[in-house]
Amino acid sequence: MPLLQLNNVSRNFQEGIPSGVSGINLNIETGEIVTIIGESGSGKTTLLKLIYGYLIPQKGEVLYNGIKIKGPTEKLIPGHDEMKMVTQELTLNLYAKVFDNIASQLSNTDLQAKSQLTLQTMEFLRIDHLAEKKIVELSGGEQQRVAIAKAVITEPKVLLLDEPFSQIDSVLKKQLRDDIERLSKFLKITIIMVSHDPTDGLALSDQLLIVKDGKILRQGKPQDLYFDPQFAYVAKILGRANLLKNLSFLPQQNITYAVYPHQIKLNPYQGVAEGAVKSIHFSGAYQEVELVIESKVILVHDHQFLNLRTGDIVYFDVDNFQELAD
Ligand SMILES: Nc1ncnc2c1ncn2[C@@H]1O[C@H](COP(=O)(O)OP(=O)(O)OP(=O)(O)O)[C@@H](O)[C@H]1O
Repeated sequence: MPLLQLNNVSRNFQEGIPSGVSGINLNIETGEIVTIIGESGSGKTTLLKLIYGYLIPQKGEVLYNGIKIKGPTEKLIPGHDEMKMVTQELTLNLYAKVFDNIASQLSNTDLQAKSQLTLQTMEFLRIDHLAEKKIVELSGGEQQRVAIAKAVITEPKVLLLDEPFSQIDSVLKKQLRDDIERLSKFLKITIIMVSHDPTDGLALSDQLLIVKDGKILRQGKPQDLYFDPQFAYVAKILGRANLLKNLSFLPQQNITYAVYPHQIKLNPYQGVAEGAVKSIHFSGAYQEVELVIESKVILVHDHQFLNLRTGDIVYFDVDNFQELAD
């Protein structure tokens, strides 16, 4: 039996106007890392809240280990006892020390054990050096990890993270990704998170859910969805894909293809077709080149750093065309 099961779950906020989520069917296994990706307002947070028991479905049911999850009115403290949710509004005591924020989750029956577990948890999340600092003195990324430490010290089975990467820079992002992987691997915590940035989900997840207008449009392994997006929305959200139709170099006309920017290879001398360089922007590992091809602007990631100028004509080849359903 899956750890979590959502059977035809719907939750609408305004009668007659689509909002929230509808018709969600989903299974999550113990220890999985699941990332929910979608545009703003697509229903990601609503889905997390339904899993946690902060919201109750109007239709369908959410089961944890086969047992229906209680809604907020059925419990003294809303939220499932074996889950913890870290929201974007981190509920930390800003003027208390890191150690005390985390330790506050444990009872005072055994003070030595409380202190030891707090230390262990801080070490696990690599924030033990911050123990004596107040929360106000920390960066956004450090605060995020304190909030996660505070959530996991009580050993939840499921950790729900709403946009854990939103406030942090790329170095801290890498650390947080590692932490999330270690929580899943060593503590066997099932992790369900919401992310705007697909790279986090692609890198970390066993299962990706792509939500649109309150429905799951695609779900599956990151590689499967990336290389077979099926829908323009999925291709766009996972890799800023070019959506191409009715261009002379495409395999067939009247079909929309998704081509990711790194799948177009520029060549000064030969290729399947040519385009005019509209813009060039340095982007670290590659340069982003906009090419005008038969009046359509296409984004290319040029890893060869060709010496291009605006207005140049350049040839290109395409590695792969993914045919889309819409
Ligand atoms: N309590 C509420 N009352 C009324 N409408 C709501 C409520 N909560 C969510 N909604 C609506 O439901 C839809 C989905 O909201 P939700 O917060 O789940 O989206 P999201 O994908 O998490 O968005 P974001 O990425 O902007 O946080 C939105 O249209 C939102 O306005």
